[in-house]
Parts: sequence; C-alpha cells; structure tokens
Amino acid sequence: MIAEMTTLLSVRGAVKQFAGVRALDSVDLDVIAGEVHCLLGQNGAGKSTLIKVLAGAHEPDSGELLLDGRPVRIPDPRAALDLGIVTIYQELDVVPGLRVYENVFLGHELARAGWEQRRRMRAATTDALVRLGHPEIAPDAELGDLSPAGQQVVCMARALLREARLVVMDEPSAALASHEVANLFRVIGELTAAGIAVIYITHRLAEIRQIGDRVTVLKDGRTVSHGLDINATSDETLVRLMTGRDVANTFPPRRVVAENAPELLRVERLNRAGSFADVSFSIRAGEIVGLAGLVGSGRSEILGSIYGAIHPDSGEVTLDGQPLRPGDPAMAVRRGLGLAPEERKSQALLLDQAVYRNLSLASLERFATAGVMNRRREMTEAVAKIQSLGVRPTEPRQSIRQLSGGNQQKVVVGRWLVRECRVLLLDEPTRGVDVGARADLYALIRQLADTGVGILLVSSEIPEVLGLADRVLIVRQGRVIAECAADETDEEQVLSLLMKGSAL
Ligand SMILES: Nc1ncnc2c1ncn2[C@@H]1O[C@H](COP(=O)(O)OP(=O)(O)OP(=O)(O)O)[C@@H](O)[C@H]1O
Repeated sequence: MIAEMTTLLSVRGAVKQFAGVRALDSVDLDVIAGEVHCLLGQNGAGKSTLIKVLAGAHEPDSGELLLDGRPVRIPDPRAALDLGIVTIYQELDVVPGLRVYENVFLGHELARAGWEQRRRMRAATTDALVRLGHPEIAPDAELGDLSPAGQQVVCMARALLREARLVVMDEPSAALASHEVANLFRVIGELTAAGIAVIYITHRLAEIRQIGDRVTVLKDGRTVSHGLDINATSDETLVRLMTGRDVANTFPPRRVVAENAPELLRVERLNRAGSFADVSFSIRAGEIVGLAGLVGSGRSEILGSIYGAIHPDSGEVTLDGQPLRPGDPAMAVRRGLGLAPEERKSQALLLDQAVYRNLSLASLERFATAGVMNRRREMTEAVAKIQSLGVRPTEPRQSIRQLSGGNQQKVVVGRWLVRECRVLLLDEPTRGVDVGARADLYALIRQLADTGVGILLVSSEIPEVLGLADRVLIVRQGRVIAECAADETDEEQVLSLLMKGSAL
C-alpha cells in the first residue's frame, strides 16, 4: 500500500509526433511515490514512446513534465538519471562480459578505479543484492553467466544504488519463467517499500492484479483513463478501455483431431550435448502440440534443431515421412516447415524493409513468375494479413522498424500464415502482443490447425499452452519428461512437473 500520497512525477498533455503518426496525443500521467503504476494499452498505443520520453530518449513536441511539482526537462538519458529516473528496457542495458558489480557501476570511470574503490563497489553491490533478496548473486560473477532473471536483478541493484526515485520497467516479465516472475515481484516490493515508484508495463492482466496499485490506460496515443484504482476495476473494464470493445473468451474451442489424421512431423531421439537429449514425439495434421518448459530448459534449441538452424548431434526429423537434412533450414522451408522465432529483432525481421516485404519474405517464390516478382499479388496478400492480424499502422510500405514491438511480432507470425506451411513452429508467439490481439492470434492459430497444419507451440505462459494446445509435452533439463492432454491438466500440475528437481 502507498504510505504517502505524494505525487512524484506528472506528465501533462505530452505530444510526440513521428512521420505520419501521432504516437502521443496529449497524454497525462501521475505517479505517486512508492506505488506500482501499471501502464496498459494495445500494441502501438504509445506506451514505449511515453517511457522513452521519461528516459530522455525522446523529447516531447509539447506538454509538460513535473517532478515534485516542479517543471523539468529530460533532453537526454543522463538528465533522466540525474533526476532519479531509471528505465529497465526489455533488452537489458548490460554488458555480459563484465562482472556483476562492474555492470552495476556501468557509466562510472571503472578503468581508473583503484583497488579500494573497487572493493567499495563490490561491497555496495553485495548490499544492494541482499536488500533485493538475492544474496546468492556474487558481485564478481560474470554477468553473462546469470539467467535473464538474474541479469534483471542486477539492473534493479543498479537502480537502487543510483538512488532512483522512479524505476520504469518495460514488460519485465516477458522473458521470465513463472517462478522467476514471483522473484521479480518480491524485488519490486523491496523497491516500493523504500519509497521508489515503479511504472510497470505488461500485457498480462493477472500480473497487474498481483502487484499494481493504480493503472493508466493508453489508446491511440491518448490517455483514456488515468490513475484508476486497480482493486476497483474489473478485467472486463480494463480490456474495454484498451480496445474499445468486449473481448470474448480468449481461447478458441478445440476440435478433436481425427483418428486417421496423418502424421506430419516426427522427431526421433534427437540429441545435442548440453542442450537436450533423447527427444521424440510426433505431430499429426490439425494438431497443436505445446512444449512447456522453463527458460533455459532446451525448448528453443529443440525447435531450432527441428527447423535446421541448430545442428543436432544425432537423431532424425521427418516431415511427411521423409527425413529432413540436419542443419538445412532452406530445405526445411521448401518442404513446408515454418519457424516464428523468439528473438524477433535479431532473428526474424529485416528492420529496414517495409512491412509487406517482411510478410512475404518466406514466400517470395509464390509471388514470382519466371523470376519476376508480381508486386501487386505480394501487396494484396500483405494487406489481407495486416487486416486479419490487426497490424497497426495499416500502411504496408511503412518500415517495420517503426512499428511497435507487438505489431512487429504479429508480422513475424503472419509471415508463416502467408507461406501456407505444413508444420509451423511457434516460439513465444504472443510475447509483447496485447490482450485483444492475442485473442485474434489464438483464433488464427486454431484456424490454421483446423485446415490441417500441424503446430508446435513453445510458450512460457502455461495458461497459453494449456488453453491453445491439444497435447502438452513437459520439457525439463532438455528431456521430455511427461506428456499430458491439455484439457485434463491444470497450471499447478504443469508447474510442479517443471520444477521438480530444479535448483530453485
Ligand atoms: N521512431 C518511430 N518512427 C515512426 N513511428 C514510430 C516510431 N516509434 C514509434 N512509432 C509509432 O508510434 C506508435 C506508438 O508506438 P509505441 O512503440 O509507443 O507503442 P506501444 O504502446 O509501446 O506498443 P507495444 O505494446 O506493441 O510495445 C506506433 O504507431 C508506432 O508505429
């Protein structure tokens, strides 16, 4: 609970215009010291732009920022830090090759720090990590050896030591497994107990209920509601404020996969030292198979090996009864396999290309006759997918770099809907996708299965795997340890299987 109702930061009428888009169109926000203030909105609503304004990455075209009631300017990131505003982006601002304490003091003149100064830095880092409830993280450990959750804790320690007054977090739970999210919430509790305010962005309503005090909802760059008490606001109201409509129950109904549905994909005793071992399963036409596992359990590597991007040590993958050559993704794609990877920016998108080209990328030969591209067909198909996926803005020629994260994700998945593949591998398909668009994406995935496509789904969100898949394979430490029917299993059962014997 909030001890004192002191407004720490206010945003008044912030406007930010990009070429053709008004990303912020008179936004208001009030953040109280010691509260967790959630920022909600559909993909492209303006959340990232707003926090970039607070981080000094964008200056607003007009509007006012007040700290402790006094007008301030945040022309650059240094100014934000000087005011006590620390932003933790999804792509953490850390250097994996440096030690934990060096990351905590990043930006200080480390090279010139003497022995005594380094000793103090180590001690201060230890103190901060203990305060955050993570004494197990050693200040001298190499940062790259920590899990994403551990790295995030280091960023929080940095915020604590910089005497932050406001910590802004952009979807901090997106890359974490469920038990790590619980740790994250504990750490956030430590920050707020120290009077620090937290702005928390997420697309997961359940999280907002767990840790949020108040919520501000953005829609199309405007504040539709600000400073709502979370406990007095239902999920339905939040979704309606965000989307302007009622969103029906998220998961589409399952269809029983026909007894005689042909087997499309077979994975036989796939091994890769250090990643996964003895993985065998199959997927039939029309079936959605979920892979549930903790971050680091080998799920993504299994997907990568099936696709051919990672070379397994042994084992075989067959598609339609014919083996796929290991390490040959081009062949896999020709044969009808598709992969929407987890790391969309680095692995999936051509950031300087237009949205339509990113959609058609895997299907160029479909739009070419005798080596000549039929641009009109390519464009028509792209426009149809932009519409069915609800990509915003709808202009197909827009560079994909300028789309919000969630809209980029829809394009990554949409590419394989354009390709019309036989088997689709989806790694965290809804990461960063808003509540309304999620329901649309789930419906599209189910429709695809209903047309006979086989789907392998990896997701850290257990409810998503259970809601969407027909069958769930539980992966622990690189092995498939159990298989269950999704409609006969609940979240707790999956969690207890995942966690058994794990270090935490
Ligand atoms: N550098 C830019 N150039 C042009 N347009 C931009 C730029 N940055 C953002 N936009 C546009 O501004 C709007 C708001 O984007 P923003 O990234 O703030 O959304 P968001 O609410 O964070 O979405 P998401 O939930 O998908 O992350 C979008 O229409 C986006 O395409």
